This record gives sequence, C-alpha cells and structure tokens, in this order.
Amino acid sequence: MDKLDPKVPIDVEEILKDLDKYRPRRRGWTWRKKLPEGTKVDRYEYYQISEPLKNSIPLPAAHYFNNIDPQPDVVITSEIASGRFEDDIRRMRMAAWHGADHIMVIRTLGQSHFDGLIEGTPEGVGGIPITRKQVRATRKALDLIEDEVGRPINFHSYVSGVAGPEIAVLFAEEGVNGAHQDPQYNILYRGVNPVRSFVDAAVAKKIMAWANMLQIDGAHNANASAKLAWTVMPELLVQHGINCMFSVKVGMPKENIALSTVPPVIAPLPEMRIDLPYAVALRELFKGFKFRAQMNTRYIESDLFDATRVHVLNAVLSRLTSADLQSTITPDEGRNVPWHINSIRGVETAKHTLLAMDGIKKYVKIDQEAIREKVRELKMRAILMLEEILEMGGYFEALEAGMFVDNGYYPERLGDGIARKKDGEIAAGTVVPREPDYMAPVCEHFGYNNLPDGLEKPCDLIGGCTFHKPEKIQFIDELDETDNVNLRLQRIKDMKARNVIKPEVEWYSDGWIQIDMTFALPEEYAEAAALAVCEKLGLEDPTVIAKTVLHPAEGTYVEVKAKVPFEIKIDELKLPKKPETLPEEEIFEYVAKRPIKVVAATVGEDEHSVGLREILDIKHGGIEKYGIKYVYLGTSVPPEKLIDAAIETGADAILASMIITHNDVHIKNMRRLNELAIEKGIRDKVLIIVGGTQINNDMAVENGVDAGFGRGTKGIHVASFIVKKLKEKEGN
Ligand SMILES: Cc1ncc(COP(=O)(O)O)c(/C=N/CCC[C@H](N)C(=O)O)c1O
Repeated sequence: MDKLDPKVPIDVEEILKDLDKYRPRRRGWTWRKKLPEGTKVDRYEYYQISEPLKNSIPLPAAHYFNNIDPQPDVVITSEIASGRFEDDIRRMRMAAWHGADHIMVIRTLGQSHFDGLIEGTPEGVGGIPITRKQVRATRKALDLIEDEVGRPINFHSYVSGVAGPEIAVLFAEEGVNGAHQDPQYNILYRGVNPVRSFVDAAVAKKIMAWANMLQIDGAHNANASAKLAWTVMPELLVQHGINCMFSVKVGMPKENIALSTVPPVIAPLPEMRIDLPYAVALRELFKGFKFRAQMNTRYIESDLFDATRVHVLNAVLSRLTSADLQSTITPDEGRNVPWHINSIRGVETAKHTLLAMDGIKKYVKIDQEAIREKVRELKMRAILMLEEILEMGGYFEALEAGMFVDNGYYPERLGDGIARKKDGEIAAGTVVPREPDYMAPVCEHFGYNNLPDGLEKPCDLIGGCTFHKPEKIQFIDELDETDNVNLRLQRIKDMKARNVIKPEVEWYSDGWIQIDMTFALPEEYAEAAALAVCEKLGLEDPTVIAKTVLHPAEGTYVEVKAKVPFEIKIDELKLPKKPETLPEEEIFEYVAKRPIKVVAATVGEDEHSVGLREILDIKHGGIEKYGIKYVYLGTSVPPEKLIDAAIETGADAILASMIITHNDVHIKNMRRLNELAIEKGIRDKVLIIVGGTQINNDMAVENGVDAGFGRGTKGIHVASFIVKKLKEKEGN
C-alpha cells in the first residue's frame, strides 16, 4: 500500500508487511510552513496560519463559510494512549484530518522502570509498550497519513527511565521526531538515582540532538504533583532552567528545546490574572527556546465541558503570549480513558481557539506596566531559589534536602518536598566512571572518547554503526505468542468476515457506549437510577463516569459508560434514503415550460428562518435559482395562514420550516397542515413539504405531508422533489 484511500480504513496488516525493511523517510522535527500575515482564505484575512491540508475535516461551522479549514501556525498535538497501537493508528488518522500534526504516544504504565528495550507488539495499559516494531509500524503508518492530509506529522514519545539512552538510540534509528527528556522527571517521579539520571540524560540528549528531535521537558509534572499548583511557579522556572541549560550544554540547539508550560491555576480562581504573569515571565526568561503549551491537568475533572473550557482558556493564553506547540490533552484525561471522540474534540478545541484568536495582538496588548510587578516577583523568587540551591552545594544536595515540589510558595517552605538521595534510589551506584583511555567506536557518544586521529566518524572503526548503517539494526518481530497484534487483529478479521460491528470508544468494536441521563433525584439516587436503566436495557458493566448536580433536590445529570452485549449486522442496516436530485438542466427546462409557485414560512411559534431562506434564495442555491417563484410569509406563521396563502396564490407547493421540536410541536403542525388542506379541498392540488434539522422523510410522510427534508438539505433537493411530483401528476 503506497497511499491511503480516504474511503477505506487503514489496513494494519499491510502496514505490518515487510516491516523489517522499512526505513523512516526523514529524521527530525518539522514545523508548520507559516503563511504571510494577511493571507486570505476565501474572503477572510488571517495573520497566524500555516499551509492548508489536502484532506481534512473542518470545524462544525465551516459549512457556513464555504467549508474553509485554515490551519493555525502552531503545531497541534494529539496525545494518544489506548494501549493498542493498531487502534492508535486509526485515531492518529482521525486526529490528522482534524488538524493534528504532532502525535504523542504515551507509553505503557511505568515503562520508565523497564531497564531495557522490549520487543514485539504486546498490549499496553494506559499507553503502548514502546518497542521497535510498534514504533516502526506507527511511523510507517504516519508516512501514509501525512501524505493523505498533505502535511508532515511528528511522531513523539518519551525518553526516560533506566533505559533512557537505549530508548533514545531506538528513536533516532526509527525516525521518531520528538520526545520528552528531562532528568528531573526520572528523579522526582520515577525515583531513579539522580547521578544516573543526569548521566543518562546527557547520553540521550546528545543522540536526540543528532537526530534533530524536538525535546519537551517535564516541568508540567511539578504542576501536576503539587497540592496547590500555583505554589510551584518559582520552582517551575528553576526546573525549566536546569533542563534547558543542561540540554544546551550537551549540544542540543535551542530551537529544539521546548518548555512544557502549564498554567498554574483554574477557575474558580481568577485564572487568567494568575496565569498570565507566569506565562509572560517564562517567555521573557527563556527567549529563544520553544514553548509547548499544555492545559492544566492538575485540576482536570471528569466533566468534559469543564475540561474543554480549561483547554480553550489555555489556547487563549497561548495567543495572548506565544506558543509553538498547543497540546490537546484530551478532555477525558480526568477519566484517564482518552477515547477517540475526546482526542478529536481536543484537537478541534485547539484549532477553533487558535483560529478564533488569530491576530488578536493587533487589537489586544498586555499592559506591560500593569503586569510588570508580578512578572518581576516571579522571576525574583526563581532566582533566589536557584541561588539557595547553589548555597546548599548544588542540585543533588538541594534534592536531598527536599527542595523540589515543596508546597511552599518559595521562599516559603512547607518541608514536604520530594527528597531523593544522591547515592540512593533506583539504579544507585550504576554509573561507572569512564577510564582515562576510554574509547568507544560509536557515534554521537556523550563525553570524552579516545578515538584514533583521522577518523571521519567513530563508527568507521567497526564498519558503521546503526545510525550510519541502518541495515545493522536487528529487527525482532514477535517474542510473545500470546500477546501480540496478530492475535488482536484476528478478532477484528473474524468480525469483518461476518460483517458485524459494535460501537467503540478506543479499540475496534470494543462495545462501549456512553449514555447521559438526567433524573429529578439527588445525586446518589440519580447514579443508582442510571445504573438501573442500564441493567434494564441489558447493557453490561455499567459505570458512572461523570455527573453534574443540577440542584441538590431538583435534579442530577449522570454520564454512564456501558457495553452492548450484541453485534450489529451491517447488511441489515436500513440506510436513510438520500434525497434524489434531478439534473439541473431538467429542472430549468421543466420550470421554463411549466411555471411553479410555492408559499413558504416558518410555522407555529418558530422564529428560525435561516434554514428556509437557504432553501429559497438564489444566492444559497435555493429553488429561486431554477425559476421557481415563491411567496415568503415570514416566521411564526399559523398553519391556517399558510393554507389560505396557498389558495390565494394557487401555489403548487407549501414549504413549511419547523426547527422547534419541543413537545412534538413539529408533528402537530404537520398534521394540522394536512387536515386544513383536506378541509379546504386543496390537498390533491398542493404539495406539502416540511423541513428542519430534526425532520426526516419517513416521519413527515407518516404525519400526512408529502416530504420531509432534514439537516444538509439544499435547494436542488426540494426543486427536484417538486418537479418529480408534478411530472408524476401530469403522467410523465
Ligand atoms: C518528562 C517526562 N518523561 C517521561 C514521561 C513518561 O514516562 P513513563 O513512560 O510514564 O515512565 C513523562 C510523562 N508525562 C505525562 C504524560 C505526558 C503529558 N500529558 C505531556 O503532554 O507532557 C514525562 O513528562
């Protein structure tokens, strides 16, 4: 398979073929190609966009604007963590079509504690076990996906843990484009020995620099680990400083060093007034580095709407300051189950907000005077903290004293920091001092290396290393017959052979659905009632995943996930009939010979007229375009008036728009129109056509009218129907 067909699901088995021969098409990070300020898309000016995609799915409202899908200048990340790379690949394709060009794959739980590489394609928990085969298959799939959308996609994962350097080599060999690398993460959150962590980081960073990989640091973890995230603001600046300077000293270019910046707080605190000075201070201190903005995950709840608001505000903050990457932690991070839909919602939120704020700095400026004091205070606290670390004897000593992730707002100290022993923790004592005459015939090796003179590169001594002779890479296929992608794909093949499907949230046909219910009950009863509804529906494993108290006594909204115990037979599905359309020429000719007149209105107490106007007016391709004349009676027109107008004008058809469906008022209006037409003796002379976002043809015909048109209907659909019916009446 050399290219994807947008109408065909990606074939993972094809991806897995000849994986041992696959070579990455490039090495290193790719930024978006920015377009000049003032670039027009359709008739609209943009100041912060990049080149458009070949294939994509625009934002929901794009259809009002000729379906434009401008791409922000900022890289947008989709973070994926299902544990099955074969399903991750499908989600990567979905995310790419919505505008993600940075795919960040979380690793299986605690892969940092694996002291070596793992092979094959075992299933992971909360992420995939990063193995050569899974990395290679994913990069190969991303080659196809980037060709399909027409923009390079960066593949990203994590270089950390006791096998950090080995992972870095694997990533460099396999064309991984970006990775998190921060020794402080190893030490503080994975309990790896501090000396080992920094030595490993030096080795890994040198390799990443050679591979031109983008590095993201781990400062966000302090934000996520502190009791009150705002108290670690000074420390975050210090942590960024330590990792940035260490990376520069190892040889990493500044443009490849991205600071992982997360806003410290969230409403109900006055979020932006606290987050903005921090964001400004960070960007002033680290000018020349890159910024990866990530929404706050410390306070993320299972409420998807709250998480989305947090995400929007984070992207607003990015636009008010600057960001080179906008991460889209999925709104369901608070549920720790990133589902397809929520990964995509995250990408849409980032794209929507970045576009909505395009060029905002032309009108909105940060009042540097007003913010100056707060920015200065944050910098001072960080500098004082760094000075105290030096006074304590340096980083390792400060670490032992528990200086980091202390919940006191520095210089305040609560003494509850994460302390790590310089000579203790995991892998303590495993750093072997290099002999003075040390020589290793490997390239991109950190530290001194007594190589003989005149070598073009170290690996010439051994006829090439895997960086320069990729054919030397040992590709191991599968090691575990009971836990691999082939077994998982077999289940999918069986279902496809039987042409059956189940709903899914993260894995192919995993059976999970989400249903939302509201009860006029207090929350504990509402939860129990929601589970009882699932039981009665015969659903399996019902679990409440979120709830919102609407009022302690009046009501509670509950979201439940549950599994369906049955499969759907695809062959038995009744597809809604697509409205047939006649060739435009046929409509023009017929109307020219046989003039057609209609009366149109939004009936009942309905004020929505936009949809009906699109069906009528020539400029939206409405029926007027074909020469059909219409009398528009306006909105909230009683059915009686519509029937009378049809009689007065001798109309051939009545077009009644019905958007409001509350209490089935649309059904009542359909029946009323039919009854009135019969009472007035015109039912056989006039077509009654209804339309609206909740209307479908079956429902309309059942309720006595001739046709019903739903969402997405165009003038040609209605014009075709009228001409077809009139021709039938005239017997031809
Ligand atoms: C600096 C660093 N190194 C390694 C790992 C992963 O390490 P293990 O494979 O879990 O042992 C992490 C993880 N960060 C949390 C998720 C990503 C977050 N949502 C983000 O987008 O930044 C890390 O921050």
